[in-house]
Amino acid sequence: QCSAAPAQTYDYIVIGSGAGGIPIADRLSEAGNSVLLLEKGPPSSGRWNGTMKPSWLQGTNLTRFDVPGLFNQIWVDSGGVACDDTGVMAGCVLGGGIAVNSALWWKPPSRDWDVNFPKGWQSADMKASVDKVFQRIPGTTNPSTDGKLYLQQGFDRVSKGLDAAGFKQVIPNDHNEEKNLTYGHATFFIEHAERHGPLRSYLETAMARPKFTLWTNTMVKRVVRTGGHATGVELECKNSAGKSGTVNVTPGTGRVIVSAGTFGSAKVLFRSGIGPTDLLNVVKGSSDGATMIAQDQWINLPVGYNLNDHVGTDIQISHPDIVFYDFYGAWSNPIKADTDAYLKNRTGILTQVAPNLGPIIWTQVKGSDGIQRSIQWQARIEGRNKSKSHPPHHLTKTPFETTVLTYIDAMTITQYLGCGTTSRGRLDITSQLNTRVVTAPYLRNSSDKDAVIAGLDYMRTVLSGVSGMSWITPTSGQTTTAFVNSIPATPASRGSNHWTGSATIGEADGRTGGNAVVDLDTKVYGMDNLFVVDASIFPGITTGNPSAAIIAVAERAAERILALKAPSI
Ligand SMILES: Cc1cc2nc3c(=O)[nH]c(=O)nc-3n(C[C@H](O)[C@H](O)[C@H](O)COP(=O)(O)OP(=O)(O)OC[C@H]3O[C@@H](n4cnc5c(N)ncnc54)[C@H](O)[C@@H]3O)c2cc1C
Repeated sequence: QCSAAPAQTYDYIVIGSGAGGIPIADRLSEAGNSVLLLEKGPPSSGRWNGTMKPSWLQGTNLTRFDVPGLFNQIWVDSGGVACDDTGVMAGCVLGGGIAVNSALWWKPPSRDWDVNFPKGWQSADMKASVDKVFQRIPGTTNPSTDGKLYLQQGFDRVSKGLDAAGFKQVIPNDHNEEKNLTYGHATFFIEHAERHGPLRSYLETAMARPKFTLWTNTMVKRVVRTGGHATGVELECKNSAGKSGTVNVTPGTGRVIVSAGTFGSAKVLFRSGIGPTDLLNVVKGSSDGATMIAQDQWINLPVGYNLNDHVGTDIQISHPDIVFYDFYGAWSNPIKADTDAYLKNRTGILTQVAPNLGPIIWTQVKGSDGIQRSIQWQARIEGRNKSKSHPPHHLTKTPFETTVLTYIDAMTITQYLGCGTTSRGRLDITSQLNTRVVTAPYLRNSSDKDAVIAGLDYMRTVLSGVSGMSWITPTSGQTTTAFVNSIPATPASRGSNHWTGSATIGEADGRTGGNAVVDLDTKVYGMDNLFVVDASIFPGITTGNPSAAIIAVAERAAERILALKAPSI
């Protein structure tokens, strides 16, 4: 049932419960503040009263979000889970992306900070924050409680080729600086064979404190502000639950933290009259117009610019030894021995993240502009047997699936071009108040494109050394350049779901021509108590999947925000 927000005020209101939101809410609460965490989506993990599950999980406290072998379900049935207002895949449930993602978990190498971030956020500044994250969420390469890894034939065959080419196998998070010519097992934030991460660490400590409050199914429409001072947020209840009305921060000293994700935070800012004038005019012309903050109060900042994502390029190989496991079938028609092993002992293939990720490989390529670029290669076994009853239309949301359907012995390896890229895009907002990619950030200059091609050329040589393998794509007669050119530079074809950058952190105040939306304390320029803490503040992309880095940023931001004096009133 939807209900009106009570009149109580909070020292901090945090908007969004994703990788950024949960950790910062916990740290602010740990410091003794009253904290309200607002999430527009429903509960996800069974731990927090989530209910979405296949029949074989009925009667347990587990949901689809908890069991690693079901993580693929996001690509089959994303209704009520994926955001419906972003135009790209993102999780809109309790936990955001860290409830729906593949739980890949990487300690960032120093260059992720040093190449991308401003002063105060370099690797030396971030070390303590990264350490805190990995103390609370160590991650594992062996999710099954019996310590075994299942169906590793793909990993084994490919790693032989890598060894022959001189690559070194490492335990990735013990050797996080070694990101060139290395490989290892996929590392996940899984514990006791269940999704762990912020939902099982930061959120648990926060929820145990009396002054911490969580409202799910509660969306923030806008930040209510008087000039540069936020007084509260306006709410809309969702899914016939949650709260509506306005909730205020503690008068004078209270603060609002926007952690709604790269698309969600931009939207909250636009609707609060913060952003480029062209987009604020779109909001003004929308259903928001009549109640939007007056134009003379608008703050002109480059929200939505500097959009980034890993550039994804898929290659596919096949090998007679590779074993495909039907993780999609695990939802509706599971193998009883596998569900039994999972439910009784937390062992077996369903403890592994679908569709059996690994090896993960790292290389580096210097672009023609002299900038070193990091590449992460992510292998998965998602070949489909056409004789099984899972029609391809189930997969329409997956960008890379279509060509692999007939191969059950296929391994798809995605090349992620990351840290060091210089192409950037832009997101905007429509008159229906949906955010969307208006300029895709992929391969917008020759240095990024050349790096993708050079990286692929090299990997083609390396993998051709794997005995018994055959190429599916690129075909052996195709040049790498022709192959790369054949894949559109669009989110549908290149997207990696690792969006960053719409509210960039930096010293160059965006109100006066700079590129930054928030200052070095993550405070929005022109505001005295409004902050952004999530993937949107990243100036550039990480080497690997970004969630650990986002949580480290939340740790650092908490430290800086707590050290700031309240504005004088
Ligand atoms: C399918 C998929 C797979 C991925 N795989 C991996 C992986 O394996 N490893 C990895 O490290 N990263 C992965 N990622 C990326 C990672 O999950 C994201 O980068 C990360 O979650 C982003 O964190 P965030 O805090 O910026 O935003 P999010 O985690 O997206 O959180 C934002 C939250 O804010 C809520 N929200 C939005 N607007 C409002 C509003 N107005 N009011 C209230 N609440 C609001 C949303 O519902 C959401 O819960 C994946 C992402 C996806 C989508």
